Amino acid sequence: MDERKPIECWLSDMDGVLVHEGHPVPGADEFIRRLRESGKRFLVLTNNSIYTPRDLAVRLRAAGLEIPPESIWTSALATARFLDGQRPGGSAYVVGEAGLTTALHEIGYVLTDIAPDYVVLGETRTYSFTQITRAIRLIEGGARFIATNPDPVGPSNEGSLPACGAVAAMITKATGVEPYFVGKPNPMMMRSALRAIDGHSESTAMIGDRMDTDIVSGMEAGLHTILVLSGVVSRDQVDRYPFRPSMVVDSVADLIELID
Ligand SMILES: O=C(CO)COP(=O)(O)O
Ligand SMILES: [Mg+2]
Repeated sequence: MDERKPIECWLSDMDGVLVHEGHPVPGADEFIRRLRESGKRFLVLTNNSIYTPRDLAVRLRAAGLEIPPESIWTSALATARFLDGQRPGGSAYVVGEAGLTTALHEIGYVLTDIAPDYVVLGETRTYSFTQITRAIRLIEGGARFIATNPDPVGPSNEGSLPACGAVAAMITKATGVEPYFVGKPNPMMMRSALRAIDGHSESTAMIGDRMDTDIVSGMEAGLHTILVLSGVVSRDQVDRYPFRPSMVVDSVADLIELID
């Protein structure tokens, strides 16, 4: 860790850092327990837009991680906040799960396939050809294309899972229209996270498993950045990137003694 101020606030990615599709990363439970005992402010900052924070908190508790819903910020919430600012009371055709549809309903959006202002693509594990076809036709008809996150794959114990970025690429190939991604590494996601924990860049750490979302967005926000090798990036891949994290560790278990 470089010699800047000690870490007062922690931002942690979820998939690949704390869990793999609901299975806990070894040591993640102890890390979260010590973080909560320390009283330091922290936030789980996930590009996973499948679940609401409340549902995610229950899933994380089942994996042995006690994280309250108010300590979880998802790309679905960031997308809803963005659209609420851009076009209050708008309408969207959504390809995604409850995490995204709930967030959009909560800002008063109408979810429809009749001349929506936006097509919003999120994470799901049940992509439907019919829904993707409808999305393509609505974008061809003029609907604006928004996607919650650019991740091409997500980690799981069985291997890679196609993610929002991969499906967005298919829709882009079919329509020639690129989506606007709201999740990491969009600076809006990091800014809203720092605001939520009243964090300052020189004393906040961002822990992640992806160089192209977690680490780059933390680095560009001036944070300490810690890459864990328990997710999608392996040690020999790190040097291929034109930027480096502040630290590289095997997993979040190696960070426990840094908390206090
Ligand atoms: O869900 C994701 C891609 O499928 C990524 O989630 P994280 O941002 O928590 O790693
Ligand atoms: Mg991750």
